[in-house]
Amino acid sequence: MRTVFEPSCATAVAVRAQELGKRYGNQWALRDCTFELPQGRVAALVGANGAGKTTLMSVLASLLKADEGSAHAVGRVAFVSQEKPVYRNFSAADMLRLGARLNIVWDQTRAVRWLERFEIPLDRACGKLSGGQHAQVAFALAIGSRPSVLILDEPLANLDPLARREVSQELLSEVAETGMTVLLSTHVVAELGGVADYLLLLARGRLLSGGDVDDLLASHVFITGPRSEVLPVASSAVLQARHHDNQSTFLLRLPDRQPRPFVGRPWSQRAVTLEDYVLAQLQSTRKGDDA
Ligand SMILES: Nc1ncnc2c1ncn2[C@@H]1O[C@H](COP(=O)(O)OP(=O)(O)OP(=O)(O)O)[C@@H](O)[C@H]1O
Repeated sequence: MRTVFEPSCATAVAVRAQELGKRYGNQWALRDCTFELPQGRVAALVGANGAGKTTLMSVLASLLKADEGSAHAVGRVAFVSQEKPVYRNFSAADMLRLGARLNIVWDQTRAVRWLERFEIPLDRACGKLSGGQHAQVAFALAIGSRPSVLILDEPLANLDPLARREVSQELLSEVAETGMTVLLSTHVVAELGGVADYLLLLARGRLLSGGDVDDLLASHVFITGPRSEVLPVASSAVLQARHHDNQSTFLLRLPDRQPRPFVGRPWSQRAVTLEDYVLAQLQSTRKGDDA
């Protein structure tokens, strides 16, 4: 666990990045990354392979030094990397004892509760646990350290579908009970609905989109109708246009605070899910669009 930054004043911002940049050699992995993550939120960090997610989280956790800009996280920060590091010869109970020794603040009850919740044997060497069980030990250690900001690099990888849902639910409970802020990277976008309430979307090292999930979804709409290159409504920004056989579907970004446009038959509209939104954004960068 590392403290990235001491709070300079009482604020509702848990993590602040200002024009953050990080390069490996002469290749920028992260560039011009500016955002504020409010306290008590579960933020999803998404992006294609190589987009810079691990780099961003490592900089926020002070494991990497930024080459440009600044990063501030309020209070204690815990980071669980993709590798979910634990000592192979230590049992889960040994790992918790280590956590108690290494952390200034330690909540043994909370750490044990996490392991019991996921039925992780306390006395078995971590090297003899499955990949998913091993990950749970790393999560328990992080939770036990009572972080203000918990950063998880692909926490759902290695977990079976039920465990993914349960880990997400447990994280939400921890957030509700402790007020901590969670930043998690994931490729399992379909399972973010109802979990993440804040989004940071990275593309090629740059922040493509970010903000409150409800606001993002409320400002987008799908419109479907007979195949057409022409929109049935005026002047909305098209994030995505798909044409199949006799049907066209447009994903529109609505102007700030504007209600959904009226579309008459045979056109219809439907709400956008977080997965729809993320996939459309990722696809737009793949095509080289700037939408
Ligand atoms: N140690 C390193 N040395 C050189 N280049 C690196 C290093 N680590 C990452 N990179 C490069 O930086 C870019 C961002 O990598 P990063 O691991 O942050 O992406 P990511 O979004 O976490 O990817 P993934 O989803 O595949 O885990 C990539 O182009 C990667 O090749």
